[in-house]
Amino acid sequence: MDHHHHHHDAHPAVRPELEGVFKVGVGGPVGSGKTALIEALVPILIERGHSVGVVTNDIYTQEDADHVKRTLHGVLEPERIVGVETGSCPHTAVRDDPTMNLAAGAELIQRFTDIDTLLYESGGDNLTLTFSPALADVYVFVLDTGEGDKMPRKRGPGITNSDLLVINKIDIAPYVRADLEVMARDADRVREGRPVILTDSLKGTGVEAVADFIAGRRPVCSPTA
Ligand SMILES: Nc1nc2c(ncn2[C@@H]2O[C@H](COP(=O)(O)OP(=O)(O)OP(=O)(O)O)[C@@H](O)[C@H]2O)c(=O)[nH]1
Repeated sequence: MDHHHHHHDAHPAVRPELEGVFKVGVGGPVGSGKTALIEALVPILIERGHSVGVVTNDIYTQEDADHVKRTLHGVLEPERIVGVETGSCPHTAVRDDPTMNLAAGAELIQRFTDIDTLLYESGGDNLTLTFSPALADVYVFVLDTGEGDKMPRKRGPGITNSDLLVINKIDIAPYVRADLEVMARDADRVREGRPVILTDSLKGTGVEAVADFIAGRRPVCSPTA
C-alpha cells in the first residue's frame, strides 16, 4: 500500500460530457460494502426518477461490475454498468489521475444521454483514499463495522473529510462486539459535524437516508436547464 503520494494530482482533461451529470464517489477499505451499498442505492434512485450509470474499479478484474450486473438484473440494464480495470492502486485511478474513470463515465453518457447520476465505486483502499473533485461531486466513504468500533477514531482523510461517512454492516455489530454508539459518537467527533449514516446494505437499513443525503447535495436545476 502506498501511503506517501498525496499531493501529485494530475490535472486531467475536462470531459464536457460529464458536465450536468451528478457524480457520486464511493470509497473505503477492501470489503467494507461499497458494492452492496451501490446495489441498494440504485433502485432507490431509479424509484425517485433518476437515470443512473455505474462505474466500478478493480485492479485486475471486472468482479465488482459483474456483481452489480447480476444483483441489479431487471433493475438497471447491464450496459449501464462499466468496470474499469485500473491496473494500479485504487487511489491512483480515482484521485491522482482519474483519466480512465473520466473516460469511462463520458463514454457511458455518450451511449445513454438520459443519465443524470453516475456512481463511481473505487477499488478497496486504505483510510487515506479520497476522490479527485474532477471525478466526484460528492464523496462517500464506507466503513465496515466488522473492522471494529475503533475505526472512526483512526481518522484518515476518508473518515474525517468525506462528504458522507457510512458505517456499514451494523447487523454484525453484536457478533464482533462493536459498540455502534461508540462508533457514531467518535465519527461525529472526528468529522466535526459532517454527516454519518449507519447502514445494513444487504437489508437496506439506512440506505434511504444515503439517498436523501445525495438528493440534498444535487445542484438545483437552473431555469434554463
Ligand atoms: N452482514 C452484512 N454483510 C454485508 C453488508 N454489506 C456488504 N456485506 C457483505 O460483505 C462482503 C463484501 O461486500 P462488498 O459490497 O463486496 O464490499 P466492497 O467494499 O465492494 O469490496 P471490494 O470492492 O472488494 O473492496 C460481501 O460478502 C457482502 O455481501 C452489510 O451491511 N451487512
